[in-house]
Amino acid sequence: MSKVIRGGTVVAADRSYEADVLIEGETIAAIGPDLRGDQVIDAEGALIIPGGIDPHTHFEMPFMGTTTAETWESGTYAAVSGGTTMVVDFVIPGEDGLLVALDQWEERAARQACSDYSFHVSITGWSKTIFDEMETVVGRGVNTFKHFMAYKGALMVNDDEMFASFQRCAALGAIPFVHAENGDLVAAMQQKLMSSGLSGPEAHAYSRPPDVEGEAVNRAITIADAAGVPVYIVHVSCEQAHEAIRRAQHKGIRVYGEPLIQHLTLDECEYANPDWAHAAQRVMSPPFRDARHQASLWAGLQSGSLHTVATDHAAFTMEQKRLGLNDFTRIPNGTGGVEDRLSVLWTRGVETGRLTPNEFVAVTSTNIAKILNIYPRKGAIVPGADADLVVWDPKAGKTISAATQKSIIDYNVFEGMQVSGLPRYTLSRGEIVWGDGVATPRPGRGKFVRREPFQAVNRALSTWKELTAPRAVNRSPEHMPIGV
Ligand SMILES: NC(=O)NCCC(=O)O
Ligand SMILES: [Zn+2]
Ligand SMILES: [Zn+2]
Repeated sequence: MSKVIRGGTVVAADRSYEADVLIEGETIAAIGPDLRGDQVIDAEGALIIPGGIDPHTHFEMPFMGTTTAETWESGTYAAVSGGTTMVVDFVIPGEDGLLVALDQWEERAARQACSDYSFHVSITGWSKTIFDEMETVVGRGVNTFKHFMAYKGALMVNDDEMFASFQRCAALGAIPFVHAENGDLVAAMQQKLMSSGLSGPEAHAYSRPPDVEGEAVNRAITIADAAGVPVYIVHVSCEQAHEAIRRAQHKGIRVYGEPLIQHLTLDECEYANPDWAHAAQRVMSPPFRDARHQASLWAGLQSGSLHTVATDHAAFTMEQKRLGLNDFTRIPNGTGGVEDRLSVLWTRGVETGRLTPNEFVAVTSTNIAKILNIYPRKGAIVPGADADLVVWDPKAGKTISAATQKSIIDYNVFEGMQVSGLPRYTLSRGEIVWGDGVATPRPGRGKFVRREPFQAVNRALSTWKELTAPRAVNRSPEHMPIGV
């Protein structure tokens, strides 16, 4: 049965135009005026945009002595209700290595996911086994590896481990992702704050100031450049980090930057809230910053030095947050956002004139698809692409509330925010999974999206690095000192 989305304005990353969209099966069949289909989906007064892709989620992730409460089912259900049709989640290996962990993530996702999905695999140490397993991971359709420069004693890797892994990424045509904060400094400052009696969530922000992030971003970029590989910096939260990215880009270094919707719209005053629960719910790393840093992030999205807007959805319940009641270093780090990313970005970005609708599409979908090497199957409205589409109603609005959200946690960091711009319909590979305020996705319907290595930027950079590699000078004997 075919479907036609009728009467809307197609908004792509490069232009907007009035057209109907015809869907046959799981893909887009045609785009143009007056198309006919078996089922008509009304887009009158609305925009037709590519489904959102959230490149940064953590569903059912073991972390800081507990596990994120958001399941693959509840998380992807929340995602589609907010217009996101694909998530990319981080596999965190335990002692059994990368492949066992990837199997676990695949099993959970295949059983529960309502949206399509992919993975990044984390590198949390270095060994011959990891070196070998990385090739198998790439062969299984995962072309990104995550490195944590923070979380000392847990996930953190040091510089030589990162350099080894980045070189392996270069050889395999993969892209390293980096959580950039100086983990040694953070650990030392946490202890100093605790021993001076600062044990509440406000101390979390003091323990991770912007320079600690900026230094690590600069270091990660330096290591990536030496290894000859593009690098993607997750959750860029401050001017110092953005500045390091801009500076590198101006030197021709291939670096991508990802701000989060939380850092763009929520600020550090949240940690001063007299209610411990309110402040602890907002503990995430890096922490929220002030208006000056937020302005820098918005400017980066406008100018193109920052590329994507993600959520880092790592949702813990209030009961889990209470693990750090007397010690802020034990508050599980993470917040939610996968459900509200598009609406909040539309309201604070497009409605304010900071972003055009086309830039909105670029940073929530198209740019991500290009970086992950799945464009134009995802992130584009063209014939042959997956029919991951959102009928976006810019006039529809709501007040965000934990009481009505799909996420299973018991609070929402955007609580009380009035947003305009909501999905009227969300289609995932041609199936209506959200319509007229009702979500109907079947858990397990989501599919794994394979991502091939050696995207164009990897290839170009390898060519350049090969051309400019150090070379020995072959000297004839008459130019050598006598006796050599
Ligand atoms: N961001 C955060 O606080 N928690 C999730 C893990 C991570 O991405 O660092
Ligand atoms: Zn992180
Ligand atoms: Zn994360």
